[in-house]
Amino acid sequence: MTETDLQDARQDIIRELGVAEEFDPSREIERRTAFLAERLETSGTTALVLGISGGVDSMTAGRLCRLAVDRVRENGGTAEFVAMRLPYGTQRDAEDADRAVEVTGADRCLTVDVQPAADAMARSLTEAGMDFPDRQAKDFVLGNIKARERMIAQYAVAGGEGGLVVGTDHAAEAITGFFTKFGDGAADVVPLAGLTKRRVREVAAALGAPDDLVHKTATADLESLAPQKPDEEALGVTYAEIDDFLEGRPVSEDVARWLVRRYRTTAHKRELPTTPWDTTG
Ligand SMILES: Nc1ncnc2c1ncn2[C@@H]1O[C@H](COP(=O)(O)OP(=O)(O)OC[C@H]2O[C@@H]([n+]3cccc(C(=O)O)c3)[C@H](O)[C@@H]2O)[C@@H](O)[C@H]1O
Ligand SMILES: Nc1ncnc2c1ncn2[C@@H]1O[C@H](COP(=O)(O)OP(=O)(O)OP(=O)(O)O)[C@@H](O)[C@H]1O
Ligand SMILES: [Mg+2]
Repeated sequence: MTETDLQDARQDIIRELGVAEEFDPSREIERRTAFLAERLETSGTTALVLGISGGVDSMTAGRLCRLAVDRVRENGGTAEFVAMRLPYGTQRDAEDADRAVEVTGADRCLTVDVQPAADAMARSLTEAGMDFPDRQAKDFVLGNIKARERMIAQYAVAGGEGGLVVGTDHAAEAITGFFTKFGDGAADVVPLAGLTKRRVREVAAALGAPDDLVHKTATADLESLAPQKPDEEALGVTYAEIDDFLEGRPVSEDVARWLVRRYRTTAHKRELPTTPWDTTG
């Protein structure tokens, strides 16, 4: 890839992921609250369902859910914000998750332990003869099962209550495909779309979230063999580098090339399943 191709690819990614040049937290809060309220009012649904992990993304999305539900009610409509705590057994940062639920101001919080279902699936796979190369590989796959069990729990509540599942994907995760396909990647509305990680944190701060949760180290926390592993360690790049790339700031050529490659290899995670009518370009 020539230097010009790299620059063109970067501009395409910024546009495709909807990363704005200008950023004003108050404007983003208003725009994203209006989006959620509008989706509730026009879809005939009456609840927003969101998993709260104790991380900054779900806390921020949760505050926006609260504001949107309040707006629908002010407009004379019916709506509720249902938070879900979805630990796998005992969650190490359970206290943060409880605080995050408080911060969001959810109307209700349902706690569902995903461990029994996730472990039962892993056991059934082994009994069926599914062979993993080593315990690390098995643990990684179990991590994605955990994320998909969370998806099942949230869709069960949305289905039972006539609600929409809220996803927390944003540009700094979308670019690397750092989410479980049809796990946390599955949602009906994605209010943080287009934001970089530092912008998510700025929105959280503007929404009045406590400092330690605003700046908490991001973790998918899916691997039992490496609990609370920071995303940056798993990815090998920092969120500051990803954000700089997306916001058009100076970034090393190595990082830029890696991100463009990664964006391309994970395209399938941001698209609908391919059909016989799709061309491969
Ligand atoms: N080219 C292609 N075209 C169409 N489909 C393709 C494909 N390549 C793989 N696939 C499919 O995609 C699957 C792989 O995707 P997937 O199952 O998602 O698995 P994968 O991308 O390998 O793993 C998910 C990654 O996201 C991270 N994650 C997950 C959840 C939350 C967070 C977080 O930040 O909190 C991070 C997690 O730590 C892990 O590194 C393959 O098994 C295959 O079914
Ligand atoms: N233990 C959990 N309980 C409830 N929901 C969870 C849990 N773990 C993950 N989720 C859901 O999956 C989403 C994706 O996880 P992710 O780690 O990207 O976001 P986060 O934890 O909110 O923030 P951060 O990326 O900073 O850790 C979360 O925002 C949340 O909605
Ligand atoms: Mg997290």
